[in-house]
Amino acid sequence: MSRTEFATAKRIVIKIGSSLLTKGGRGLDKISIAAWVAQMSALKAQGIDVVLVSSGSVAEGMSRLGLKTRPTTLHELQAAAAVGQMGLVRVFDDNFQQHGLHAAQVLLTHDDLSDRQRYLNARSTLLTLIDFGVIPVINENDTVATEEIRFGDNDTLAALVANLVEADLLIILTDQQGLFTADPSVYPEAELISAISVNDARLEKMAGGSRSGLGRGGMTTKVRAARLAARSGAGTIIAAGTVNDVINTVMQGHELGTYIIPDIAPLIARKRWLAGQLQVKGHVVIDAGAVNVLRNEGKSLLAVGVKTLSGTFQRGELVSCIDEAGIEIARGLINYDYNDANLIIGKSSTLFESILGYANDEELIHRDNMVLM
Ligand SMILES: Nc1ncnc2c1ncn2[C@@H]1O[C@H](COP(=O)(O)OP(=O)(O)O)[C@@H](O)[C@H]1O
Ligand SMILES: N[C@@H](CCC(=O)OP(=O)(O)O)C(=O)O
Repeated sequence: MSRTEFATAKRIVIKIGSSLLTKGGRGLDKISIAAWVAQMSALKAQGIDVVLVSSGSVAEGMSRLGLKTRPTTLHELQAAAAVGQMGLVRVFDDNFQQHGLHAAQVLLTHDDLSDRQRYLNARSTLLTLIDFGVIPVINENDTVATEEIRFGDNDTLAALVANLVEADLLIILTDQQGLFTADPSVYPEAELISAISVNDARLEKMAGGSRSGLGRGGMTTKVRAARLAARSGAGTIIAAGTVNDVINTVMQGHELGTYIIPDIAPLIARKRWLAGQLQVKGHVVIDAGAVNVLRNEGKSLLAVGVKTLSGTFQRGELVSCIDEAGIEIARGLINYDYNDANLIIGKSSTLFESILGYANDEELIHRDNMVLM
């Protein structure tokens, strides 16, 4: 989709960052929020489905509790998030109601999306809300999310939501004009990138972390989000939420912010779910022959092509397949737990039964459960 085709989008995901929503931590920016909601409501009126991913629960909670710096302990963060989320929900509900629309609060943890059944449930609920004409307002469930089950940042969450609802476009509103050649708050001479391919290797080098003390990932997670979103064909716009009429301006195809072009082949739904898995439980180092058949012949990974293993994984968990230079080739759900896999690597599947006393599957990772990176 080129910028001029954005106007034909059927469904979009909009993500708004903490610093923007809370005037740099000074409390909810009700004037800007009213303006963004008015623009989203106008899109709805044109028949475009809108899903909102809103950050800001911790930042708003800090402001309400009078905390000057972001808490460092998990329980303080969780408590601040619980307080702040009340403010977010209220302001969005009030504003959408003024446009005759209903909003719905959806709080997710990564755990909800890593289990295939719960993923499909979350998807059905979101699609039902959209069918009802409701605007889902999504955030991470910070009050219960611990390190193991969290997305960690809402850019990633927004991209996975874009995958889930098969959005045409992900718009990330932040406190910068877009992606610059380097962090402009450190390098004032950095230049704004207007458009760039999601495949461009310069992306990682240009994107840095967050410095505001309010946001989580900076541009690093926005670039990663663009990669994830591209897997379901969605392009990503990163733009300044402070620009007047920003959402409409983007949707009308004007040159604003950075457009990260999704020029990769989209994955089928199940593989997209796999690609969105964030918690890798182990690594398998594969030999050159295995790299070749995985990459070029569309085959499954056999134990015979594996040199070493690391991690602590159970059968069915996600492992990363890396080559001998450490480059990630694929990810997939492994058919044997760590102890058993360790006994069969380098061996032909005809020997599994005599080594293990049973043989589950011929493949260590079946092609259907694998995604190339
Ligand atoms: N190459 C870059 N271009 C623009 N901003 C960058 C870049 N690298 C790092 N950043 C930082 O990313 C920040 C935006 O990310 P973040 O603070 O996480 O915001 P949000 O709360 O909107 O997610 C900017 O304020 C900036 O300091
Ligand atoms: N779930 C957290 C958001 C964390 C986060 O990613 O923030 P941001 O980088 O501002 O999008 C919150 O609501 O505070």
